[in-house]
Parts: sequence; C-alpha cells; structure tokens
Amino acid sequence: MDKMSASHLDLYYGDNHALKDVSLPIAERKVTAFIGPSGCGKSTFLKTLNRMNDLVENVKITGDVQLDGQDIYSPKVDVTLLRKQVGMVFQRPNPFPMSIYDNIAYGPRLHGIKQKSKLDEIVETSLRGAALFDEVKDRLKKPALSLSGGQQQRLCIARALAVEPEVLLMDEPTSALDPISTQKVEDLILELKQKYTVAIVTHNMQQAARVSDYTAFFLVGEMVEYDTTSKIFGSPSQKKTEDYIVGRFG
Ligand SMILES: Nc1ncnc2c1ncn2[C@@H]1O[C@H](COP(=O)(O)OP(=O)(O)OP(=O)(O)O)[C@@H](O)[C@H]1O
Repeated sequence: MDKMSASHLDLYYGDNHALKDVSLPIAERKVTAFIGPSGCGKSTFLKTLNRMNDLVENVKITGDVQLDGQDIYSPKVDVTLLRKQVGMVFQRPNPFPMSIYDNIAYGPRLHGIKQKSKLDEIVETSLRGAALFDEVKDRLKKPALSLSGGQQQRLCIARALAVEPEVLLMDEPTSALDPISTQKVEDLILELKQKYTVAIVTHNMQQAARVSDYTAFFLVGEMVEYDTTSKIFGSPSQKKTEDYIVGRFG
C-alpha cells in the first residue's frame, strides 16, 4: 500500500527546472531510497513530501503529492500538522542548544503537552525508539551538544519520533557520521520501518542497497527508474540506471 505518492510533480527554483514530471509512490512501512548524482533533485524531491520547499523564495510547484490519499498542497492543509505527520532528519545533526530531555520534549510541548509524567514517558519512548535511551538515561539534563555526532543524530531521530509522525524523511542522515555511528543509524532505520514509513536520500549506493526496500534513481531532475531495490541493483531496466550503479558516471 502507498502511504504517499507524487504525480506529475514539477518544481522550479526561479528558472531552474529542478524536478521534471516526477511520479513516484512511497510504500507504507517500507524504506524508499532516492539515489543519483549530486544536484539531480533528490533532496528537493524529499522536501516536497512535507512542503519544506515552501520556505524557499521563488519556488513554483505543480502536480500532486498525496498523503493517505489527501493532497498535501491543498490550501486547506495545516502545514504544521503536516510536518508533524511527516517528520524530517537532516544531513548534519542539529540538536537545539538545550538539554537532551528538552530537545525531545520541545515538539510535544509545542503541541500542547504540559504534564511532566506524560513528557517523561514521551522522552523515554522516543529515545528507546531511536536506540539511544540506554546511552543517555543517566544524563537527560545534560546539554545535547555534549553528545557525540552519532548520538546527536539519533537524538534528532528521537526528536522527530516524539511528535508521533507517520512518515520519516531522512536527507543523507549518515553522511556526517563515522562508520560505527553510520551502522547504528542504518540498524535503526531497519527497525523504524516496523512502525513508520521511511524515505531516505543517500549518496551511498551500498547504503541504499542495505537499508531500502524500494529505490528511485534521479538524474537531472527526472526520476529515471523506480523499482524494488533488488531489481534496481540487480537488473535495472534503464541503461542510465545501470551506468550509474556500476559507476560509469556519478
Ligand atoms: N534552495 C534552493 N534554491 C535554489 N536552487 C536550489 C535550492 N536547492 C536546490 N537547488 C537547485 O536544485 C537542483 C537540485 O538540487 P538538490 O539539492 O535537490 O539535488 P540533490 O540531488 O539532492 O543534490 P546533492 O546530492 O548534491 O544534495 C540543483 O540545481 C540545485 O542547485
């Protein structure tokens, strides 16, 4: 089943036609990876899924993006609520300059939760969900910025989970991490798909092959091929996909 879908999506940054007639499903409780060379529009596409591009000046978007069958670009949509349902984790860990606890409680507080016992429960559940609780349980009041880079990224994942999203968007979530932290985040992604729908942009083809169920290959704003990850990496149907996978360009 599809949790989200894009159809005939075009996006312009001013005169730059960054996405060209992209149509793509995002399967529920699966991991979908977006791969392709630098500048091909992967991040731009990811950000159309929770309207992060709305924040960019001179952006023009046409076409349709749906979440649970509803058009997310409809004027009726509450964008704050949309971004609660479709959370995002960025390339560089970006914890707020506050305690570990407050980083996680921030979103729920913003959405009106004040009761301490409830916040305590959300903080613990979110940290457990991001496989970080055991490492930080004795120092929840310590600054988030005192954590290692890999822990900070898992904290950012916990922060995204705290508002109970349905979809998690990850924009190269391990590109700033060491190999051990990368592996922890990859293991976590595989766990997260039990409960969440995940879409991930990655430069790293091995990572796409390891963590994703479906892969979409982008090239200069076009979505060239979408299929199961095993098909894309095993026997892609487009020559361009094959050339990219085997490293003929990129
Ligand atoms: N905020 C922005 N304003 C104007 N142009 C942008 C903006 N973000 C991206 N672009 C342009 O849109 C095109 C696609 O960029 P995008 O970042 O989506 O590609 P990408 O495949 O994610 O690349 P990378 O792997 O390098 O992050 C590029 O030409 C880029 O210069």
